[in-house]
Amino acid sequence: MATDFSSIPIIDVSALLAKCDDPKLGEDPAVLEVVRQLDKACTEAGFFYVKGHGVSDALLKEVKDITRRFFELPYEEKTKIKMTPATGFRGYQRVGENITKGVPDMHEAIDCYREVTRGMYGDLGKTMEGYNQWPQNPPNFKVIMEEYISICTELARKIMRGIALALGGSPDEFEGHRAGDPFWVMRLIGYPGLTTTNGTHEAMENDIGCGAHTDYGLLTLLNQDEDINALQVRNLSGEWISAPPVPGTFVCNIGDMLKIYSNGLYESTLHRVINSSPKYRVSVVYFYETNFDTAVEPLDTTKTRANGTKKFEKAIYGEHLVSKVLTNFVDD
Ligand SMILES: N=C(N)NCCCC[C@H](N)C(=O)O
Ligand SMILES: O=C(O)CCC(=O)C(=O)O
Ligand SMILES: [Fe+2]
Repeated sequence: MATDFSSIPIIDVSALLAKCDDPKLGEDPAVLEVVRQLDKACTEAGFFYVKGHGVSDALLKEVKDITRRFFELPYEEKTKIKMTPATGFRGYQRVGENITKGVPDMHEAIDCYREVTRGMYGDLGKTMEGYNQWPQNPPNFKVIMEEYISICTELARKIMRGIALALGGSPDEFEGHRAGDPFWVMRLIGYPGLTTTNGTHEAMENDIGCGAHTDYGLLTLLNQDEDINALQVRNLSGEWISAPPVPGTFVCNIGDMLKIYSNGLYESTLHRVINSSPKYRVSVVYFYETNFDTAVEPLDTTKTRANGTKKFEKAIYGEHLVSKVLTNFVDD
């Protein structure tokens, strides 16, 4: 449950990562300190910055750089990897093609999802069947992004072990049938800056880069441009709190499935993007999800913390994702 937070904490996760697969993880004082900070941040804001994550600054920068170079290409080039239902909604979407609560978002993006082969999840997976569409240009795009995805998957798995402890469970709570075979989503996003006419700033059709929404899965790792303040997070009173760039960190936030697992102790907090700078903004967003076909319901430990009441009904992650994907795009 969110509170009236006014800033977003920074958590150094290095102690957690160092001991992550140690069976005595939950007894180490330095790890428990990280766990305490995770629990506080997840309870109060649903958002936190992560440092001490071990991902090199060079890689964080490179994925944003090649994303920016792709978006600089002419439209005809970008649309060669156009997102369509036939590719399981993977690929390029132009500015205004993604909609949030019915309003076009002022961003362009490449959407990527873990591969789903034909018949893999029966009818549940049909919408998402397909392979990622990687551009030929810039060269090495696929190789770099696939390396980044595997590093993010590993990092998110480890942070989730800390969050499992924070929820009073065993570190393995999100392994196995819950998220031992995690689905993932990656969005490479570009937000045009305000254009200048006669020395005055002028918005495009609207100025919302991405409308207020929650993320769908477990944990999001956001790698945002270093010099533009555009991401905003909503607190309990409805104020929008800035999540400014903090170089070398990820912004992490909780998704809808973790809200359910935590029985509402943790919130999937509303957030939005407004790029009111004149500069083009890039973000590379990795979403760590549950197993595609898993049924998500509050963990027993969290029911106890909520006096035995279960606040959410079962949800199938894949159904939740598909319902979002099918309503996220304008028809053209
Ligand atoms: N996979 C994730 N979480 N994507 C977040 C995109 C949020 C905007 C989308 N149009 C929406 O309304 O959800
Ligand atoms: O670009 C950002 O800072 C956030 C994007 C976001 O919230 C999303 O894609 O879910
Ligand atoms: Fe988001």
